[in-house]
Amino acid sequence: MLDYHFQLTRPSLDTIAGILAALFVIYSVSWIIYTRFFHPLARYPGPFWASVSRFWMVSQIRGAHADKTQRELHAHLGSIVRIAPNEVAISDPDAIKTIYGINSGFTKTDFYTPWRPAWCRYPDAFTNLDEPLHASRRRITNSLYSMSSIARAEESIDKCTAVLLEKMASFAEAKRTFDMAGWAQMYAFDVVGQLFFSHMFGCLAAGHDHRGYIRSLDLLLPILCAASVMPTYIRSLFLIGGALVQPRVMKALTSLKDIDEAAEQCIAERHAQLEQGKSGDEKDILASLFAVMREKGEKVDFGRTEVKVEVYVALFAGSDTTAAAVSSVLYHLMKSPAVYKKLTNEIDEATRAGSLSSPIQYKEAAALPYLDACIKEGMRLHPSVGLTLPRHVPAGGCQIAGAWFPEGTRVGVNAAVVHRNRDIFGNDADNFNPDRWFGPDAARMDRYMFQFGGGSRTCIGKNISLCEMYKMIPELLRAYHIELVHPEHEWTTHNYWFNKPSNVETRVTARATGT
Ligand code: HEM
Repeated sequence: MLDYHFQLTRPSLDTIAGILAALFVIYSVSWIIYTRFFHPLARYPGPFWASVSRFWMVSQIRGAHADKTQRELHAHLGSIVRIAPNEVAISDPDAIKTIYGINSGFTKTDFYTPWRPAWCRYPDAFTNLDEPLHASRRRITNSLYSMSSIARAEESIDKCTAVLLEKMASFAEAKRTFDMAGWAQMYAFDVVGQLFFSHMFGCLAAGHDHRGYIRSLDLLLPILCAASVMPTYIRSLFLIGGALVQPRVMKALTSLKDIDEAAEQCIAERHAQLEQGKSGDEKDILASLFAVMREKGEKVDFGRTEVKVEVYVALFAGSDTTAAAVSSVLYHLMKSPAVYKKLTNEIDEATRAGSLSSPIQYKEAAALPYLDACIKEGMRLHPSVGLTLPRHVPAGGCQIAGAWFPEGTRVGVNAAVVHRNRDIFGNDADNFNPDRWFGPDAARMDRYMFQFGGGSRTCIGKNISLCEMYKMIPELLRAYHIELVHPEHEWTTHNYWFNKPSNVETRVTARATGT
């Protein structure tokens, strides 16, 4: 009898599955009704799927063109677009000051945490979400990245440029074409090596991704970036589960280890030397980092792990970014022969007048107004970071772009959108036109340039990259004529946070004049 009763009440597997499915449907419908009609962001336009799930953003990362999609969305829907249930992208240029200005109170979201190395004791500058902690940690090494410190390292940049120019000579002689974007990245990686460790990584000399760092980053970025825009609770499952079933994810995680080991390798040797009491003659950034550790390490808790974090971040953030900026300038110059001519005239005249030495010094190059305009214009049209930099609205809420956002809302501005604003940059904002920087609005336009982020979270490596660009670009154009093999083709870009160009197939010929 008892058995009979039990059989009557025990639900079958089908029934359980049915109940779970019904609960899932009820939850999903309720969630959609809430996000569409009752959520504080419900009134803002955006794609339907973005308003109900963060997986819309994941699909954008997968597509690798979120910059283009965001520009189109803002063009059709206005200055505030909902890009996730709890997140909006804002294209109003004045939002830059409100969100990213010093003491704005806005804080980084957990978008950044997947990028943090698991072994660090303090979060690195990029992924630190705690503003006071970030300020106190950044103060420890900030001066090493000042323009005066970097300018002292000009010789390192010159060494890399010399190797690059040798390669160009061999390409010119052999009439060999090459992908300028790929060479810009090898150059940027070798500069990080020379500046930080007094030796290049060997990419330029070998003519390929010698140690596999570039491939590691290429494998890693799409996966990390997708994890960053996912709901927090699903990220570990995506990374661990993904690694088990998806070879791409496994390869990406292995690459993370490669970058980690590269950072370790770079400092191990120098640390051992220092342990043995050999002070070393190197005047590189690694030497300065160890000097910080020696002089005030105990006081500010800055040890070997913190030195390694700085190196790790430079390996991660220093090459794709700079290479994208250099590639953009050179690509757009090659696409615009009249601009190219005007720039080479400026470089040649300055050389003849004796105001550009050999190798070109940063200060000399920065004084060339047309070069300055071309570099700005390259970074305006194609900022190296191509997504919104997401922040939480601080306690008490905030008015942005004429709308009120409650505390905790995620908001962000994308340089790739703001830099095309016609009210600021003119009706030809989509075109490469360095002459715009000589008009009466130049100072105003400058205030809205956002390629290095803003406020207390402005890029720490900005001066390294600027120094590289202002020195290398005129040096290259003074010695060689470069042109696109297929000027009618567009380049290819892939936006996984770093918006990386490729397919800039280039031909080079030695110049008879200018030097
Ligand atoms: C043209 C080259 C570069 C561009 C366009 C660029 C762009 C950016 C942007 C937009 C941010 C702000 C991110 C945010 O607020 O979410 C940033 C931050 C950062 N960048 Fe760069 N970057 C470049 C080169 C470098 C280099 C060479 C390094 C290292 C050697 C570097 C290291 C960092 C670090 C550590 C941060 C975080 C700063 C902080 O929050 O305190 N970057 N960069």
